[in-house]
Amino acid sequence: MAPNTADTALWPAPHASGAVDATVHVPGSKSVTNRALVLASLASEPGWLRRPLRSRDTLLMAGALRAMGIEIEEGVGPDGTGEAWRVLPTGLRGPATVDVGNAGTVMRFLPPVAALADGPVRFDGDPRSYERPLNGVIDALRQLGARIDDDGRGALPLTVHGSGALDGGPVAIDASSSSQFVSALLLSGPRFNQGVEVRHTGATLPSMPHIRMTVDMLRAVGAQVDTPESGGEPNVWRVTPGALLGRDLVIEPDLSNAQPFLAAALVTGGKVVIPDWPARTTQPGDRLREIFTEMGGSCELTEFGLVFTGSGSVHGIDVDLSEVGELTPGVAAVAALADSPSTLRGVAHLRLHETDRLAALTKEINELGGDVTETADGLHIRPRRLHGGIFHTYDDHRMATAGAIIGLAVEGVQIENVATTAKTLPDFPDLWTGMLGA
Ligand SMILES: O=C(O)C1=C[C@@H](OP(=O)(O)O)[C@@H](O)[C@H](O)C1
Ligand SMILES: C=C(OP(=O)(O)O)C(=O)O
Repeated sequence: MAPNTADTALWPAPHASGAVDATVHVPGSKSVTNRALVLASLASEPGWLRRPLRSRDTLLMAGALRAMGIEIEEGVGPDGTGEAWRVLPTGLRGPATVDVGNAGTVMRFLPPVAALADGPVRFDGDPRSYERPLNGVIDALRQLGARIDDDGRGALPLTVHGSGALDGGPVAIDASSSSQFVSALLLSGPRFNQGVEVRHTGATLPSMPHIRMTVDMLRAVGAQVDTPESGGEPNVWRVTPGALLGRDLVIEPDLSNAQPFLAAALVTGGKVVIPDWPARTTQPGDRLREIFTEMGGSCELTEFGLVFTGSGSVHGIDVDLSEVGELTPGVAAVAALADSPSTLRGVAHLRLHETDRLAALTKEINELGGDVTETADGLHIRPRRLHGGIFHTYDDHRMATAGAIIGLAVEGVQIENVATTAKTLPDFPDLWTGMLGA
């Protein structure tokens, strides 16, 4: 299946003529929207998602759930204001066909849901989806009693032969290549006959905030979850079987997608306000407050949202990004413009994201005159005077936004296929030019 965004069109990244000063309304979180869609589909009563993200990844998730028989109505919210989706859970059906695109959340979260359907569910996606690890989910579902046909590589394409129910119970997996393996099994766990006990056996586990997000959202719909943090064994999560409630959930803005706008304030010495920044959240993007402060900015959470101000100086950073890997491309872009070197660590698993992000960032920044080297688990970035040129994006939304950050400070940067930002932020070019024109 071809990616829907593979084009080579070039977008001249706007150069900032001065300090930005703007308020940017960032659309809803991909990770929260896709978890909310799955949980609402597994519930025993209808639910609402208010201010959901409408992007390629979330529309693929909604389309997949619809293919399995769930009704998702798009319209206004229960109080008549704002956009909302109403989810009407029904019996999960097969046969069905699911296009995962290149959405990690769709390819990992839905095979366990498909095991509960009453017929075969075929999963396929973009060429890159065939290369992204899925073995943790496939092996675990087999251990839990599911029948799956695949080509033996532990990846897409595959068919889950749903039989209407799954035994569930204890399972051991190595989730060092993606936290989404753990989240996937926990999300459907309440609907397995014996619930699920997931034991992670690998040496490392990335993206812990995303696992906490899964646990928090499960608890919010009435699931009982025991975690290492709630006094359980290290690396073991337990979900008790039980019915899930339909909720009326307001989706938070996507804080990882706030990154390029905060970066704009940092690299231009300007100010950007992000309304509705949550005071408490499991989103990894909340770590930007700390990371970009260390890199030279300052921020304050006010009644208007997060107010982030650049100082005019950008500093290098030595940081372990293992918990917040999806922030790496944006941090690397800022680091390439800093006044001192940076070391980004703990992100070896990014080689298996939308593209090999460590190789892509190294190549593209170096082709603009930079000095980046790959390490075993990250990047060394020594800032150099950069020049214009084409910034290739490899169908990776975060490569496109990273290139746009560099383009603010470097004249003549052209972003290949900026439309790839539609994976999680379809309005990016307009939001970006709006921010600069404000
Ligand atoms: O569960 C989620 O919503 C996500 C988990 C992380 O995946 P990995 O653990 O595979 O890095 C993150 O990078 C991805 O953008 C979203
Ligand atoms: C890694 C990412 O996405 P996915 O959900 O496809 O894993 C990302 O958005 O940075």
